[in-house]
Amino acid sequence: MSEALLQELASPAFDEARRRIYVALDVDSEARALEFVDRLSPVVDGYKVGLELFHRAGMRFVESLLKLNLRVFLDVKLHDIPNTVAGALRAIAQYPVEMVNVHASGGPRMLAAAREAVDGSPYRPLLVGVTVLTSLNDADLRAMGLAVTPAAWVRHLTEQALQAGLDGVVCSAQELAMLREMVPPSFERVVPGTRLTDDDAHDQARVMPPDEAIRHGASRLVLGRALTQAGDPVAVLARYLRAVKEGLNHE
Ligand SMILES: O=c1ccn([C@@H]2O[C@H](COP(=O)(O)O)[C@@H](O)[C@H]2O)c(=O)[nH]1
Repeated sequence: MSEALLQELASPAFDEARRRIYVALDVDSEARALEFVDRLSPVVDGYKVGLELFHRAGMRFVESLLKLNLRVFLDVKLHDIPNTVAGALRAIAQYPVEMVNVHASGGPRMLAAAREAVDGSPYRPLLVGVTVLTSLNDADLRAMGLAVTPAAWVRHLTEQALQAGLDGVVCSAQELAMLREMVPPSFERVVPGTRLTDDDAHDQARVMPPDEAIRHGASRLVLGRALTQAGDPVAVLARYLRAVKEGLNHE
């Protein structure tokens, strides 16, 4: 990895592009996650702790990222009855994580309870609702008994998230143009499943390149396996950051 490349990516020219990114630490051990953070943290300070790492290393690991002054998106996708979700969020919001999420399909009362729990906590992380998982396509929704397209379901769940006062949603880039008409500019639009054109989509169904996602209104992107499975993650990160920067020029 070249020192010049690191310096370029850490320069002010990339400040906004870096701020728009969370790196998903989907790895199978705390040691691997820390090793990865160590490699990328000269450039990126936003990390997503998802279900795999959270179930291995828990809040102790989240605390270790916070102690390094890193921004944490705790992607635990809470989906339960209102009382249980509220209790979990009160526990999470004892820590200064930047963002946490619930499933927007948990229903209006669950979303309202989530909002109230976060508002009454010492730290008030951004609370976002997962709409339709980016791995799902039309056929999946039909198989789940939902006679709607992913875009229509994203619209409906976003309306519920707005009504409950959530700070944003998680959606695919394919719904961003529609959301722009519906939500205020400050409403977070968090987008996983972006891929550069020659990258493997893995199990993601609704994908788009990062520059286009930013152009269509993504406020944050989540980058996972493109980096965690790369031989040279800094080189891949450079390609993604350049694409994000390009997208920002046409936002
Ligand atoms: O709809 C969703 C919600 C969350 N995710 C999470 O984002 C990353 C994406 O990882 P990639 O390896 O870049 O595909 C992963 O942690 C998911 O749990 C999502 O993909 N889609």
